[in-house]
Amino acid sequence: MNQSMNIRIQAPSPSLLLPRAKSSSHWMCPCLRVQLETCASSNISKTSLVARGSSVWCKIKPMFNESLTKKYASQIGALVTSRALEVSDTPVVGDDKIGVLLLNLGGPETLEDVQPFLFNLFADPDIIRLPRMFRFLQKPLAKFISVARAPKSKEGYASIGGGSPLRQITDAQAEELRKALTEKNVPAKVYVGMRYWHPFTEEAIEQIKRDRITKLVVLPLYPQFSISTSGSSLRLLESIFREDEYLVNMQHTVIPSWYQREGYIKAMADLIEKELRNFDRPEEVMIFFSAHGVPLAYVEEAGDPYKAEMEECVDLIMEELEKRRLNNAYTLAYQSRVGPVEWLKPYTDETIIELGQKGVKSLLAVPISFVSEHIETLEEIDVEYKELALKSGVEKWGRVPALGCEPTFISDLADAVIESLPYVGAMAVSNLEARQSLVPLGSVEELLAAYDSQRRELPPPVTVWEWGWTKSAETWNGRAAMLAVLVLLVLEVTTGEGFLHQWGILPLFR
Ligand SMILES: C=CC1=C(C)c2cc3[nH]c(cc4nc(cc5[nH]c(cc1n2)c(C)c5CCC(=O)O)C(CCC(=O)O)=C4C)c(C)c3C=C
Ligand SMILES: [Fe+2]
Repeated sequence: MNQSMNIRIQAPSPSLLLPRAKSSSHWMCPCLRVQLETCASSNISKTSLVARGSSVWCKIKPMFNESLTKKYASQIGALVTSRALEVSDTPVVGDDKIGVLLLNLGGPETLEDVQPFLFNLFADPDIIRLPRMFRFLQKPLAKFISVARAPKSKEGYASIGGGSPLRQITDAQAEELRKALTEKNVPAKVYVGMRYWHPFTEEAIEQIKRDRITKLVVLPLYPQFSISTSGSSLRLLESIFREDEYLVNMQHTVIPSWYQREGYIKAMADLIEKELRNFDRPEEVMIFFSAHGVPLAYVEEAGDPYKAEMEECVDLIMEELEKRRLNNAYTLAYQSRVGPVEWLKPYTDETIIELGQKGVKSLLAVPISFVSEHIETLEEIDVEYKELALKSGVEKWGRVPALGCEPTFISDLADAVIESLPYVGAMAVSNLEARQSLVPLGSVEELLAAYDSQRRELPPPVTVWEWGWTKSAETWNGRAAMLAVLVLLVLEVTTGEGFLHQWGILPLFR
């Protein structure tokens, strides 16, 4: 055991906290950055800086002088509170039963699964947030949208073999991660918990309880954090934890995102480097990072760090490629928007057209927000965007495969888990205590408090009708009318009869 010390530095203002700094693995306060980086050269581990609300936590090596930190902090008007903490250098195994819970989206395995899968997705308030007074309509609305969207989605899934490959790939990643952990002398059970399809998070949690796991590392399989993905899964987990005595007392930690990890960046750079070699003139290829989009309001109104993390991730990959003397031009765009609200820009389709018009002849698409092949790589990128690029004047098109079970990547995930283990032991034993305790990586609850704590109402990414859900429609009359239309629509969808069916207007979406 090593007597390390965690200190908490209170930033002068919460607004001074930015999403992750380039060199650290956690959020940090820009005003502290210079000072902490100075300290980091010898005393503070950069990878153990973490911000909560207006605080920055840092783990300090034993020889570090706490009063010096206080001095640095006072120079910039920050407050330091400190508390000693036992942090083990070696992973906690011993009598403990270690579990790793991989969180992912889930996908329909057959065409029959498509509509109920879409229902689960749209019933999630982190995907569609209705105004408070309409929350009771979440499920009928989800039913309506899922039924309306299902035929188009089914076509997509049919074209990639009749279902999503996500479960198979995630299971394989879990197994490889388990092996990698065993090879690194950390025997652990690895579980898969999907948000919208089997195996559901609830099923994974039941298994975790049956296996009497005592320490759990929660690892969302999304490199970058978004309220709509990792955030949604963590919120579900929080509600499950809160209601269960066993889980409340089980120590856990969360690795909220890991896009900046060296192993992940290197694995991505390896794949890009390899794929570039398939072009006749690799140096002329433009590297086209295509990330799954989110509605702009998530970033601008709810503080989703997704865009900032994505941009930083792309910078890090490009820096790694430059180190390998690959100085290709590159761009980042966002794909897969649903409905007419504004999503993160630039949009992938519009960017492809523009690049074609500008005379770009070779494009290498790099899916960046997800680590498995799925409908949006296999259908949207490989078929739709390729066709669009060729039509727009691009002559050579390539696509980097998703990471899947790449050994460098899996080994890095195993390292991330191992590095987080000492902090699981440092967690408090109940949610109440956890709130006051040191949480170097983050408990589910603390992480949810860091982002989107108010869970503000957001414009739904899908519209039910053209004129609805706008600010101007937020009048009692408008709401009443919208409600009436909605009831009609719900009746129409649930019974399969009504004016929209008679006029052949359904399905409505995309
Ligand atoms: C980082 C990745 C993802 C973000 C962010 C995300 C946000 C988001 N997605 C929708 C709506 C849909 N997503 C669908 C499928 C889907 N989404 C992701 C990833 C992210 N989504 C993946 C990997 C998949 C595919 C799963 C699979 O089956 O292989 C779908 C269903 C497919 C379709 O009908 O097109 C919808 C709908 C919203 C609204 C949203 C943010 C608010
Ligand atoms: Fe999605």
